[in-house]
Amino acid sequence: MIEATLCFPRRTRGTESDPTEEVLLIEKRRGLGDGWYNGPGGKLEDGETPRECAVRETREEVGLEIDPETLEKAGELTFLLDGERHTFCHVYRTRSFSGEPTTTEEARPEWVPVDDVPYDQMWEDDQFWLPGVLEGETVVGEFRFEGGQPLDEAEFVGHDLEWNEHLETTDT
Ligand SMILES: CNc1ncnc2c1ncn2[C@@H]1O[C@H](COP(=O)(O)OP(=O)(O)OP(=O)(O)O)[C@@H](O)[C@H]1O
Repeated sequence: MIEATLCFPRRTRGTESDPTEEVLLIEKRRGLGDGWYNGPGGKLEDGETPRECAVRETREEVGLEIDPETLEKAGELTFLLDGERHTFCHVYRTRSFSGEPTTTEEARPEWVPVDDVPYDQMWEDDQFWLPGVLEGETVVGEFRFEGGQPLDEAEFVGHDLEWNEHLETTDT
């Protein structure tokens, strides 16, 4: 089973009387989910904690520097492919980062209003869990895909969600 992370940097733009909440998404330019929008993220390397992975992937994919301590755990997602655990994904959010998002070989970053997230250009499961995560909730979810590898060509067939369960925060 693959262990992976997703990280959603957040900021507030606009004026005090008319603020706009934004999230940094990436348009993935290669690999799994190529051409779709997602948060920065990727697979854990040997010896790495999920938190360290989220920081590294965000740096590698869009050039933003995040202090691991500021990452807030927002979700744990299990993706099943043909009944077997394919990927376990740790989801984080943060409002604390430095640098400007930059396009890399892997990803093109884009600040998007949270009310305008392009769910029709994302993994099909995202529409079920990401809105709640962007509203500050925590989610534990299981998502079932069928049809064999690769995962991004399989069919999304069902899901179960639990909101605001306690998530372990010590290391992950
Ligand atoms: C099934 N439904 C899904 N819904 C939302 N997000 C999903 C997902 N399935 C995988 N993800 C995320 O997609 C990224 C893969 O990225 P990543 O490991 O970089 O894959 P890729 O094949 O490009 O690998 P390398 O770049 O070679 O490491 C990684 O963040 C992972 O959490």
